[in-house]
Amino acid sequence: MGDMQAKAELVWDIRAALGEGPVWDHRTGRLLWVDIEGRRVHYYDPSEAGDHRTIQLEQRVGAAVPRTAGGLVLAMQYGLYRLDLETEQLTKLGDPEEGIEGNRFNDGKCDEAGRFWAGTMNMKESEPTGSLYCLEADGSLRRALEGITTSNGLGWSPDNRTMYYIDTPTRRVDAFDYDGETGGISNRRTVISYEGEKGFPDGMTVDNEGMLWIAEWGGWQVSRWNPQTGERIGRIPVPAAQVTSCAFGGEDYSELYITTARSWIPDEQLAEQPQAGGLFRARPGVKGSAAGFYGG
Ligand SMILES: O=C(O)[C@H](O)[C@@H](O)[C@H](O)[C@H](O)CO
Ligand SMILES: [Zn+2]
Repeated sequence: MGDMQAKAELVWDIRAALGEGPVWDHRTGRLLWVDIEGRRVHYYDPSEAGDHRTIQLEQRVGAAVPRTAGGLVLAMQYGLYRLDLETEQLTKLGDPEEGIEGNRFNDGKCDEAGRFWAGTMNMKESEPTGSLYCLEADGSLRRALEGITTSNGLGWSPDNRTMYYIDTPTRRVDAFDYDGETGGISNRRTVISYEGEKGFPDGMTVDNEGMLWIAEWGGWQVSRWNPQTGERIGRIPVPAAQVTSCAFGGEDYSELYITTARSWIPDEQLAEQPQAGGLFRARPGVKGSAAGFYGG
């Protein structure tokens, strides 16, 4: 990173209620992301054509990931679904939390091997009734962690041997040893603490140098951290308080796309952040790499 501070510019003034889950789809050259409370899946087209697309759904959608075989997999309020992008038809894959009132799926991401990791949260964010699940490429689903309040950011080190994870109210980023063969996680430890920070850690991505980019809910920024030392080493200010997630995209993965939320901001405070809920983009001076797609 040079001395010049990267700036987040608004690329889509869409005023999402709760923008989240950006993932670069290199097959279409578009950014896939969701509006959880707006119950929408969005495709942002950065080309001159600006051929964006929005799919309206009937339930909250916490995360959307492309499938290698085409279409998407969605982690929604009432379970995991496949979405056919031509017909916009949903096919239910399962709901590990059938009968658990008040929970919904939140952030999710695929690993290199095509597993889809997605977690749940208590919509009041008051009880640790959530879990982190792993949907294997063969369609089997397992619970990997329980006792989670707000399952959020996920990421893997460039060597795929460490998985990073955020349960937002803990104000920590934890790491696990990651077994890429089996998807097994072990040896949980805390690598970053947000104690004393203004924002709460939300979504996250990992750059090619192994540093973490963390979106800060209530923090007006995305910040870059070294998970080896636990230190913050950079930041990109965002003109919206509730910064929810970020992902590298663009042809060479040199752009950082940033999602934000507009909900829960009192009207009189919206004047200070008229772009809240927008999709932003910055050039942080470091690159990321291709996201995993669901392999099943
Ligand atoms: O963006 C998300 O992942 C959640 O859905 C949000 O609700 C916030 O993270 C949460 O409110 C912060 O505590
Ligand atoms: Zn989130």
